[in-house]
Amino acid sequence: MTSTPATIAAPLLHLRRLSKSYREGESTRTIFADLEVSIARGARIALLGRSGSGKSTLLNLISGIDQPDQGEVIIQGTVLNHLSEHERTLFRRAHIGFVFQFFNLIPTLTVLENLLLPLELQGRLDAKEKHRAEELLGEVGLRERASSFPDRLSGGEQQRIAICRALIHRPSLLLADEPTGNLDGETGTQALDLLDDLVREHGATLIMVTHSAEVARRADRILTIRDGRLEESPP
Ligand SMILES: Nc1ncnc2c1ncn2[C@@H]1O[C@H](COP(=O)(O)OP(=O)(O)OP(=O)(O)O)[C@@H](O)[C@H]1O
Repeated sequence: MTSTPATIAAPLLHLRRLSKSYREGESTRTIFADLEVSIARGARIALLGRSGSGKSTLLNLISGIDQPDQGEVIIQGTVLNHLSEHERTLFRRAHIGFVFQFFNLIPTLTVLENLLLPLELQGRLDAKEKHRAEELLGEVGLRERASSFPDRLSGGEQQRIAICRALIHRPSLLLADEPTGNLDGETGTQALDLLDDLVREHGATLIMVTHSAEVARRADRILTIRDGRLEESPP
């Protein structure tokens, strides 16, 4: 990965004094306290941390699926946690894409229908977008699988579709939770290459949870959650 160009300096995402804890019976478990970070538009971030450190919790706060106890998640100037749940859902559909470890394709929809889903949910599906999606399928070598159901595809093929689906509606922010965690080395590398290419092409900002030092080395910045704080280390 090359570093983020200096001209793209405006922060896409700002986490301001973010705190989150969970109640367990009588006690309270603090996951984050006063977390603070700015992420530039177009940056690629690797998010590390031991199991249970709060990586998925942080992605859920950034996407507005979960709410912080205190602090703010600001994406492109919108304070996400000041919106209603319905407004957060609409914001998420329009501006955020997701890639998961287990692909999360919908088994009852074909490959093409899965790919088109983010556009359909926004009422943006027309002939032009459908044509673009078919072309994208061709670019990732899966055009002839458009009518197949996901369970007919290999893990690597499913993740390629999931990566395309995550970016089909041109989100400004892509959240990836261990996207190579369920793929073998070479297939994982191919998925990461595709992710890099599409993120670059779309100018999206990427936040990727990973346990792999090799995956983290591709990023512009490496952030590690440790004891409820974010630590930065050089890539
Ligand atoms: N709804 C919840 N209620 C109570 N505790 C929770 C809840 N969700 C998460 N936790 C706790 O918060 C901590 C952080 O969980 P999280 O899933 O964010 O960790 P993680 O870093 O993503 O872990 P892993 O790498 O194992 O996926 C864990 O101890 C988890 O048990």
